[in-house]
Amino acid sequence: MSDAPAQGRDFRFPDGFLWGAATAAHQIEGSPLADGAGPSIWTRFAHTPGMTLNGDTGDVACDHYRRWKQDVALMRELGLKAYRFSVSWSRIHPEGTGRVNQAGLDFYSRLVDELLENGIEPLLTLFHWDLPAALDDRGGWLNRDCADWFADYGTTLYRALDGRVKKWATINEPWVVTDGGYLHGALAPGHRSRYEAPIAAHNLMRAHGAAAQAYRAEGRHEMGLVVNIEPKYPAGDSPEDAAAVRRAHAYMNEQFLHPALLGRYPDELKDIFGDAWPEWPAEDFALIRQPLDFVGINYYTRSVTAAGDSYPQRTAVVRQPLGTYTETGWEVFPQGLTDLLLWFKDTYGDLPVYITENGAAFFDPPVAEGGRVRDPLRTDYLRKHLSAIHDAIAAGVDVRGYMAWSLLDNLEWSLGYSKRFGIVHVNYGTQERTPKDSARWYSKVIASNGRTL
Ligand SMILES: OC[C@@H]1[C@@H](O)[C@H](O)[C@@H](O)c2[nH]c(CCc3ccccc3)c[n+]21
Repeated sequence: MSDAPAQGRDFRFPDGFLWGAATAAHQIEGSPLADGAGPSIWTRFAHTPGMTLNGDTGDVACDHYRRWKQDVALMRELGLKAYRFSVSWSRIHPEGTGRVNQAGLDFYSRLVDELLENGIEPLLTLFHWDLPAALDDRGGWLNRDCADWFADYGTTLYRALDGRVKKWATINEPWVVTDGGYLHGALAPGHRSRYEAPIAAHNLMRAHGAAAQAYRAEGRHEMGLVVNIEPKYPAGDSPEDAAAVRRAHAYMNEQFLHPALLGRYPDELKDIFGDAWPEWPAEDFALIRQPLDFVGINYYTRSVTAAGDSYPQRTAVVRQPLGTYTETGWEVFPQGLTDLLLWFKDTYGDLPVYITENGAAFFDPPVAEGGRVRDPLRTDYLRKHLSAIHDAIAAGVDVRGYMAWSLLDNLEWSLGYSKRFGIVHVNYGTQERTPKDSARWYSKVIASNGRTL
């Protein structure tokens, strides 16, 4: 059990385990239109009144676009072995396709070189939600041409960076993009359509396949997909709760991994979407199901699930009276990560896994005299989830690395700057970075390859 006391247990992780931290372009870079970059849907969305908390935008964020060198120095100081980041598509192709903006390419090329010079391995995500606005104007993920747009964008980056970047991922969390951006509208591009969501989801996976296929023509290293998945546990022992768990599990956990790894959708989706579920062209599944070198799993919480009125999966998440919850309302449940990793191995086989995101937003105290930020809840959260991963590895799951979310406090999408996930505190007024106690603790864990957990 991952909550068990650590006394006497050897928490050593496998040799070469990749210890790092993660960010995403729109959440940390700022300067969204600098040096020839085009706007993304998030620049457009955040500047639309009412779309984000307090009207917060990514215009400045953590100013990483200008402070990237000091941030790499900070990663080095913390002893990170790897850094997961995303590229802003519209810095590379301001119109989404065609013309390449060399200044945008140069920014990421310099970042990658700086990482390598500091002994930090880059893990590059092609798409972390910030679609070029020019492509959204042409239908975005609803336009089947998106597969070609995305493959062309990937090819631009493969040719420029492959070899220096050896671990690539196509898409971060297609589930959030479609459920948030096309169904419920809380995220860019803010659509609310039960008919658009499955189309966007399917096209995202076609684009994933096209970009992965293009990588095999250009690249010589590793390509993966990053998904957010969470275990669904029945609230009670009724048949209705069991059916609700099956729907919730299919809708979040299988909707994208099944087509990517098995070449088919889970049967429940037709029931879940009803008349909004199209008949898909059979040839699409050959495109979607491309050989992958790893899957990135973003884990935060579990859902105790009952039948309910959520759309489209008709479930409800049942709050646990004795549970511990983060500032984003997510239950802290490390055992769920062990259970999830065992399910992944059992369902999809021995494909290598990276935990590409895991972390929590807690209400952190201000920076104290002497530059300390006491965040014991975050350290406890990270420790217990690393222990849960260690349990899964001991049970035979091939987990290759862990990227804490996030390196820096940053822009939490529609929630603006109200939630702090960083192991490093950011003063948004001064842009001063202050490693929190959790970062100091994590440095020791990395240096001991987990032994000091
Ligand atoms: O919410 C914390 C992080 C985001 O800052 C990352 O950009 C994103 O990759 C990410 N995914 C998840 C889990 C899925 C989720 C995202 C947003 C809202 C609800 C669930 C949590 N997070």
